[in-house]
Amino acid sequence: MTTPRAPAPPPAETLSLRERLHDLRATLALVWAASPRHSLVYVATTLAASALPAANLYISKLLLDEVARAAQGGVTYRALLVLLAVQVGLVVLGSLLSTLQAAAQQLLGDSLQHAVSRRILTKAAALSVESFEHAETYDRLQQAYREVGSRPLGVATQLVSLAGGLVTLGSVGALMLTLGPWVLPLVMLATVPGVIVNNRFGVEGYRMLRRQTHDARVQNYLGSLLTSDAQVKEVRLFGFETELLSRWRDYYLGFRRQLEALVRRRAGWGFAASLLSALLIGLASALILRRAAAGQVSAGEFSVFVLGIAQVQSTVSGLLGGGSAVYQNLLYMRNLFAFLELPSRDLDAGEPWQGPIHTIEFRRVGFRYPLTERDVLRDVSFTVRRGQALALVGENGAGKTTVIKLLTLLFSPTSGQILLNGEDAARFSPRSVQREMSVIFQDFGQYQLSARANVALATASDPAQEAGVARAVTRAGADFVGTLPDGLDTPLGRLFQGGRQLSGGQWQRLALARLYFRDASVLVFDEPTAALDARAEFETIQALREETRGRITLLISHRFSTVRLADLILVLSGGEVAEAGSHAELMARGGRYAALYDLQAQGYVSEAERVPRPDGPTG
Ligand SMILES: Nc1ncnc2c1ncn2[C@@H]1O[C@H](COP(=O)(O)OP(=O)(O)OP(=O)(O)O)[C@@H](O)[C@H]1O
Repeated sequence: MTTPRAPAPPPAETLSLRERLHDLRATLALVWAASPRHSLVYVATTLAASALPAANLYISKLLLDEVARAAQGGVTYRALLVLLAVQVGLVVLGSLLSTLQAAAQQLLGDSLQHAVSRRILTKAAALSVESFEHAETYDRLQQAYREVGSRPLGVATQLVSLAGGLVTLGSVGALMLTLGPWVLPLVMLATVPGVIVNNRFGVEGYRMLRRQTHDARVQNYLGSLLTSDAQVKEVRLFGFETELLSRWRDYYLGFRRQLEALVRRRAGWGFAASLLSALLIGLASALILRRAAAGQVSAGEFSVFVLGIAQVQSTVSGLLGGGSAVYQNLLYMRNLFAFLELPSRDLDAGEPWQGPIHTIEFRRVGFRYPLTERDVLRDVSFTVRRGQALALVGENGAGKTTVIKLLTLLFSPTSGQILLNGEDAARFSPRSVQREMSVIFQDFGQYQLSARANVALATASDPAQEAGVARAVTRAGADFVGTLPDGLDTPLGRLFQGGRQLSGGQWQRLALARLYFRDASVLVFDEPTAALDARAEFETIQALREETRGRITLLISHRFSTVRLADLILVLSGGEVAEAGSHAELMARGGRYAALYDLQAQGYVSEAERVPRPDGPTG
């Protein structure tokens, strides 16, 4: 099993202030664009609700002082009721605002999640096939997806809360200042240690998760091997479960150890911070009690102190914590932006290719996969013309599929040139060239969608394509779709309810139908008959012969019975062309091809010899 290898993602925490501000602006723009209306409602309700604590405190103070005065007989019941009514009104207003705020936040969060997921998927769709060769792309994709849910909304709501916190602190602080100049600063100071501890461990938690990204992906992969229908047979038969589970658990235990160390340190520092904060509050209380003992503080004013402490503490820690939460969320947002900033490949860039392809020429083409050290193709040259079939043969890993990836412009050659109708393919937009090519890859797609979608893909819902789909299905010998409960509309695969699973050969026939469906001038078959039975292979080869007229056909096969039909056969060995010619030429030459052909033919002969003849003894 290969486990994905990835360079560590760049440490986002080293970004400059300017870059942070850029990310902050970009995040807010993301939120605003997701739903301007809900953003506005959220901001307005949060700011309005932030002024309520001070108003409440002030009314409570008035009430208490009035009650104290009532004891001396100077206040009417009616006057007290008016104050009570104002207080009740404030409570009602508070709950109305918080209801509106919560609703706006929920809807905004939903719109945002949709908008960000869409951007991630749009980006993934625009990445080159080459990007998917890098494990780093997957790391970024996973990090980006993980942040979709909460981070952008987190940044926006925390920023608005910060503004609200300033409103609350300003108004409550003004009330508390009437108790003397030192009370407010002491109470504010008491919140600082806790916030510092939270901050520091928040950033450490982020770094820990970031370090774990790659291993978490490996762990996910190991888990997916236990839960995927594609692997279950092999996993069971080779008794791989225990090993998979134990490796999966080892990763978990590693993460757990890191988490425990972090939690222990955080708890220790957190406790120390709360002791310090209790000391400072105690000092502020002692000071105000001294004034109370001297008869300089009214009952109402004392209530402002007692209730104000909690308010100021939660507001200041909200402000400091909110600042650091914005900072941390921005770190996570960088992961999202880093993914969105990966270079896209514009498949439409370049001149549009028009008309059929008549000739393909590889001129001394060399290729090396990204991030690897070895050329997998060297000096590969050949020409194939309309009406001809070219077969690529060679041992596993010789470079046959790589030739196809270059020909179909999924990758660009590292050296040399590919010429189409004599013109450099690099000049043309890949998408326009790809329209002239129809390919069935060895690892062709098995789409867990309807049979029709498996054939027509993007145009499956276009009724005008009906006849084309039916023709392609017949041509590929995939008529078994007629026996499925809903015909072409039957969902395939095991993943979803009502899906019908097909055999390997049936899937391959559908993939062939997909190839025929596109009316292309170049047909590429990478192992087109690997999963087909003998009759199906025969029929496919017949169809292939018909299809090749007026087109260029490229064929990769390990079956020489198929290969021998090609006009030109290219024998690849270690990324180089070892031999080239027609079947007859190569056989006459008596080289590598002839040897391989004889080897396979011998296999058939000896097998035939082992099969009991019909007129032989029947036992
Ligand atoms: N994405 C990739 N990144 C790095 N190396 C790759 C990648 N794909 C293939 N290779 C390497 O390139 C070489 C050629 O692979 P290719 O798939 O073209 O061989 P092939 O001739 O089609 O083999 P097979 O008959 O097994 O299908 C192999 O050594 C393989 O390890």
